[in-house]
Amino acid sequence: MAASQKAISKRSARTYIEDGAEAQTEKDVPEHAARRMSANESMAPDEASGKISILTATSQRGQNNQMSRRGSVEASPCVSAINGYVPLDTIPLMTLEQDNYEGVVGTFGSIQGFHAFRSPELPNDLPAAGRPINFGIVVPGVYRSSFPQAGDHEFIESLKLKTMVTLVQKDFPDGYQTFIQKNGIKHQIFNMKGTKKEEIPIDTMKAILRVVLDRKNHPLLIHCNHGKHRTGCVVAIVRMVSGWDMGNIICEYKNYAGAKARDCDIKYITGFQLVQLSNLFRAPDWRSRKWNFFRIVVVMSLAIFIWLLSGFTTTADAKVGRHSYPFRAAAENGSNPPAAGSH
Ligand SMILES: O=P(O)(O)O[C@H]1[C@@H](OP(=O)(O)O)[C@H](OP(=O)(O)O)[C@@H](OP(=O)(O)OP(=O)(O)O)[C@H](OP(=O)(O)O)[C@H]1OP(=O)(O)O
Repeated sequence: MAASQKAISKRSARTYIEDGAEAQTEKDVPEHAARRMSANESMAPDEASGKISILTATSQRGQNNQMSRRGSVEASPCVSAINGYVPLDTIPLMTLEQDNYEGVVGTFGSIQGFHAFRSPELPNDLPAAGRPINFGIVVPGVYRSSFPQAGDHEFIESLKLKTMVTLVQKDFPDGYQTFIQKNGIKHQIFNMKGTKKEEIPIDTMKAILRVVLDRKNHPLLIHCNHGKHRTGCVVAIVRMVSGWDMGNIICEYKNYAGAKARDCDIKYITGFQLVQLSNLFRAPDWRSRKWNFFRIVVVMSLAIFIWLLSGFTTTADAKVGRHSYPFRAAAENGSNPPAAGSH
């Protein structure tokens, strides 16, 4: 890779190119895929021909109905991100409404976060320079990047963030927290290990999604150290929630992770079951919880009472059996009771 190209990759996510990913340059994008698409269209790989075709909302929904996990991840052409940047007009919008989603994954109907991605405003006026390394747009209002550095602050200010989602607990770079406070940004830190050490625990993933999918928190930036693994896995699950095809999800992950793509992350993403997220947004029903608690207390008290009673009766019977029976039997038979101490 030429030195100048590397320098570009450091500062601009739009032209981000990792070693080993040089093939994904603009010229490799088929002409018909490069045209602007309407809101209900998206790009999808044709597995047979390897070409990219444009799907309408309906046709891709049909594809997702099959929860397509087929197709070699390796063989899928990368269509969801070009040079590490996700073009706004290629974001599949077909699953933005919950109604559309039901039936795709029936058990997932209780999640109410899909409207979160219906932000109509497109940030066309984002400055091209000064972006954090590995910066990208997940959807309008949701961004991803590596750990923002001091030189990135001006650009990040232009995003007018409400929320910063930090997927790593570490000493923050100089000025980071001051920057966050100065801009009135809500800072959500999720302390998690690197994904090669431990996959993201489901409770952590759910807590992250509650923040990321909630439109009230947008605009929002998700970042970790390098914007590859932790961020890549989180964005992948967001894509899964949105109904993206698995091939595209993995392509996007790889586009950002580049040569550092991890098998464990791909295994995590491909093995992730959406059913694990059911009830993600369901508020706790305290009335039914109280009632359940009351029922448990009553049943347990009853059980303890019966247990105590049976223990008491057994003990009492034993006592009566040992000490009274011979006397009672003697009385019944008309014989002399046994002498004291004969038992
Ligand atoms: O080379 P390796 O496989 O040993 O990985 C190194 C480091 O590679 P490098 O030294 O070549 O830069 C990784 O950076 P990249 O692969 O993203 O470039 C880094 O990933 P990271 O920053 O967390 O990734 P994000 O989640 O922020 O995207 C990883 O941290 P852990 O994930 O916490 O294990 C480090 O492991 P270790 O030293 O054991 O802590």
